[in-house]
Amino acid sequence: MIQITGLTKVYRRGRPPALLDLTFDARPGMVTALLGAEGAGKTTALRLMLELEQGQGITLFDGRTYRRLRRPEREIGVLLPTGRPVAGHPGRRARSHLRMLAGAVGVPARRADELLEQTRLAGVAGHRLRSFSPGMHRRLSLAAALLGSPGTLLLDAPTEGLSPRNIEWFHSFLRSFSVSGGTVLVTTRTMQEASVLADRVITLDRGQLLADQPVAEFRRTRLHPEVSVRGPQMARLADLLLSQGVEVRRDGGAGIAVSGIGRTEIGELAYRHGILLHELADRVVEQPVPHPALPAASGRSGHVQLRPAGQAEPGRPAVVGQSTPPDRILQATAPTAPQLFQDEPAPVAGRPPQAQPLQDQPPQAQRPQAQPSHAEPAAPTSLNHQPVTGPDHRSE
Ligand SMILES: Nc1ncnc2c1ncn2[C@@H]1O[C@H](COP(=O)(O)OP(=O)(O)OP(=O)(O)O)[C@@H](O)[C@H]1O
Repeated sequence: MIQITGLTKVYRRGRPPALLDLTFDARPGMVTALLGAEGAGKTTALRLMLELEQGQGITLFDGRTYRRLRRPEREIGVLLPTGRPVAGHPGRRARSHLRMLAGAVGVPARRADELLEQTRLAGVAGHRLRSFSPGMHRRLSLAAALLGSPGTLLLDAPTEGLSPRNIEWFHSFLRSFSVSGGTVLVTTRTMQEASVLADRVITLDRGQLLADQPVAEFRRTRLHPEVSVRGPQMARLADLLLSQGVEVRRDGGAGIAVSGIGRTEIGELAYRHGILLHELADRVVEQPVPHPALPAASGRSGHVQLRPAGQAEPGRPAVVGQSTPPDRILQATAPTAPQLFQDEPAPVAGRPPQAQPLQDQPPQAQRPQAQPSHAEPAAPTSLNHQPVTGPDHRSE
């Protein structure tokens, strides 16, 4: 059991705290997800728990602070970002890397071999780390965290950037670890991962606890961190994001809402492609519900969610309280970006573009008509708040 009380961290005086009074529990037999957008404070929370960072508040692991644990590596397995994709020295072979760490933890070398089996790395145990894929590195890091047979796992974004196959493997591993009585605390940026992986979801927004919910309740309310982006060239940006497998939905006339990627990455992508941004901001919203009329897709999953008519609130996504299982959310095939987004023409000097009223989504899914290139400044389509998921190009 991990009891987290009042964690607070201010990195720079005069700046808002990275974490403010965070309190929650992570219980044995459960996967607890700490969900938040980029910069929400997830890593800071983990670092404070492990006393790698000075701050306020207290974390107890089965009643003791980290510092008071007799053999922390035997009690808590940790996976924190190292800033490098490689799990160890690139020239070292996986088996000798893990056996060396086994020696440091004080467990026999055969424990390293067992873990290579368990993490499906036995077949590449003699390979050098430089030949490993990101998924293999991540599994090797997990094997290292498990060397001391800890009862608790603290994992920071363990699946980020991995292939669907590796993500699935991690999820099933963590679920069986918790089912056998282990405590798992895992951070994630995506609501989708939180809903399929966790039993309990702690949602953080700009350093503060927004919600602490059992997963069933989380699925009903579906608090969802996303980045709101506005500017005159959102179609181009949406295309770029979709081509990288990022989830994008239209959000008002000149805006898109982006999930599963941080502000910084979006800003850098826009900068690299010369795309002008007027706004780039984190926020947490409740997810619109999928439209019941949408057909199930054949082939790879997309992500289309339509807000029922009449639930619009101009300028922000609909707030819904309807429960929809996450597997339903992933059933429809998404239209492609050019169908959904069209950049505003450049403003004519001395004649600013007219603000257009927002329109509600009609109850039936309708494909938008392609607009001719000579069209007048685009009238808002009926596709406000329509999310799209593009193909997953992330490699293992
Ligand atoms: N060493 C540091 N010095 C100053 N500010 C920091 C430092 N580390 C983090 N921050 C700031 O604290 C806030 C929380 O950062 P943190 O890394 O904990 O967020 P996060 O939720 O883990 O984000 P991500 O999903 O990108 O990893 C951010 O505003 C970040 O810029």
